[in-house]
Amino acid sequence: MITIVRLTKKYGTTLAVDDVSFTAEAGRVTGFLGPNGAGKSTTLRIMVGLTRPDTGSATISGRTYVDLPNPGLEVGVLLDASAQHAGRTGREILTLAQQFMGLPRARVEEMLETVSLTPTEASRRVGDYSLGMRQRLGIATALIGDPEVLILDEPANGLDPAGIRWMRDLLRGYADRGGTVLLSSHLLHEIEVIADDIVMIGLGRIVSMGTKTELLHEAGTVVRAADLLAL
Ligand SMILES: Nc1ncnc2c1ncn2[C@@H]1O[C@H](COP(=O)(O)OP(=O)(O)OP(=O)(O)O)[C@@H](O)[C@H]1O
Repeated sequence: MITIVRLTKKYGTTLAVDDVSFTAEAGRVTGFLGPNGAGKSTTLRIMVGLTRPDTGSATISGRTYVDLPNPGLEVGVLLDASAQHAGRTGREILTLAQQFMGLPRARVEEMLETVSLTPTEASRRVGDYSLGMRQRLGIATALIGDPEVLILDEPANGLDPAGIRWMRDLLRGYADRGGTVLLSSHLLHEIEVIADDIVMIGLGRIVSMGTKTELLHEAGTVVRAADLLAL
């Protein structure tokens, strides 16, 4: 479970995150939806200790990310698939994660299989990967420690339609087995098809949130909020 309480972050005069509170529950996919510049990435970066909030707190299963002794075993994170080391091969990147987390070596090949990267692809430098292949590798790195929580920023970016379906099934299965999934996107359709709960953000503020069913039944709340956010 992820708990965000009254989070605020200002950059100069820009209020990137403005008094944001919500939870992402275990066993559910929570969609974090908002247009470019809404404050999604800043909120996710605060959750994983990369950005310090001005006020408020973000905890994962009751603890802040920096207090987790072996974070990869508790939370899988994919923020920017293109930020992976371009000079290393996919297998090397996964092997580093496996060693860092103290996992069995077999996890590397298991993960490559899970994300359908072939042995030949796994031996190529990440700099030569397509964006879709980087996303698959990023998802493999996020999943390798078998964490209970997944935080993913626009993971469908660069995936082809078959890849998008694959990812939806993967995240659905993960949540159905009790995992917490927080999925950020600026695409209403992407979130609508997979999320159980939706948190909508615009200009740093929560615009609407609830279960997908509730929001859809509330006389088109999602549609109205989406109009408001120009999604
Ligand atoms: N390091 C930074 N320095 C200054 N301003 C920043 C910084 N990071 C984010 N911002 C600003 O904060 C606001 C929120 O940005 P953020 O990246 O969190 O939005 P987002 O919803 O993730 O957008 P996108 O969908 O484009 O990734 C924007 O106005 C952005 O310009």
